[in-house]
Amino acid sequence: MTEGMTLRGVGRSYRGGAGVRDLDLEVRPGEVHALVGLNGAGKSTLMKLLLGMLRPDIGTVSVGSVDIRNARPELWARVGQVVETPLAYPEFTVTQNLLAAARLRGVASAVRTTMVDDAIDGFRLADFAGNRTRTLSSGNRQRLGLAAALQHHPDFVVLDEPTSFLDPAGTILLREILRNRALAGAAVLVSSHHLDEVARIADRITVMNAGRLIGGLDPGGTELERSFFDLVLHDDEKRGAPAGRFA
Ligand SMILES: Nc1ncnc2c1ncn2[C@@H]1O[C@H](COP(=O)(O)OP(=O)(O)OP(=O)(O)O)[C@@H](O)[C@H]1O
Repeated sequence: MTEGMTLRGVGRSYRGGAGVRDLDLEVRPGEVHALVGLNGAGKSTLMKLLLGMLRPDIGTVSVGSVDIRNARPELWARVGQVVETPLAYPEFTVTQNLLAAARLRGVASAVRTTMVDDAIDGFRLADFAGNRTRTLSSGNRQRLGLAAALQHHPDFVVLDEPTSFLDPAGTILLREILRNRALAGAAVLVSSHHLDEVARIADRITVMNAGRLIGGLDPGGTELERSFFDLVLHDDEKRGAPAGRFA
């Protein structure tokens, strides 16, 4: 079993003042961990810090017990991520994009084709395999991005809003794929706005508000939405934030 992904005392400010601070988070191997928060809470920023796409002003980020400042390409090859627009060349077909992603991740050429065929099958992309990516619907483009991120069976998975364009069938499919990844020992972090969906997939739920982690929710609990807003409102009151932003 490999180590998970960790943030310790991490902070990062953007010019203009927004950002994240005091982030302590552990995504353990074998768990699907969900990050929930309102728009602008800092979820994408946290994920970018975890992936080395942003440098922290303070604190330490580790993936698989390696401080990411010392991470080598072999470690990043064990990561699967979709944060912001998935990497996909618009003029490449679905198959060509998946082959390119596999190559970038250092997958051996002998197994690349089989792996891509499995991903096309697994993400139900067979009907579009020969189509240029620019002609795909938003949902199928998202499936392609997820397939490219997950086809090499990464040990560390970070997905920002992975179901935003998926239809119900795609959402169920992704849920099964992520559960299987976690069962195989991967550490999985996903962000979402959909509490009911998160409850069905996550082992742990962490709530983010105004750039900080403010508590957890029980995925098996009833009244998830109410517990979420209670946490956020309580935090807003503590911070003296202006009232009425949910009106
Ligand atoms: N490049 C940037 N420059 C300046 N401010 C930024 C930048 N990126 C994000 N921010 C600000 O940082 C805060 C956190 O943004 P972030 O995108 O991490 O939130 P989020 O929780 O992912 O939001 P959403 O759910 O809307 O995607 C916001 O106030 C946002 O405006």
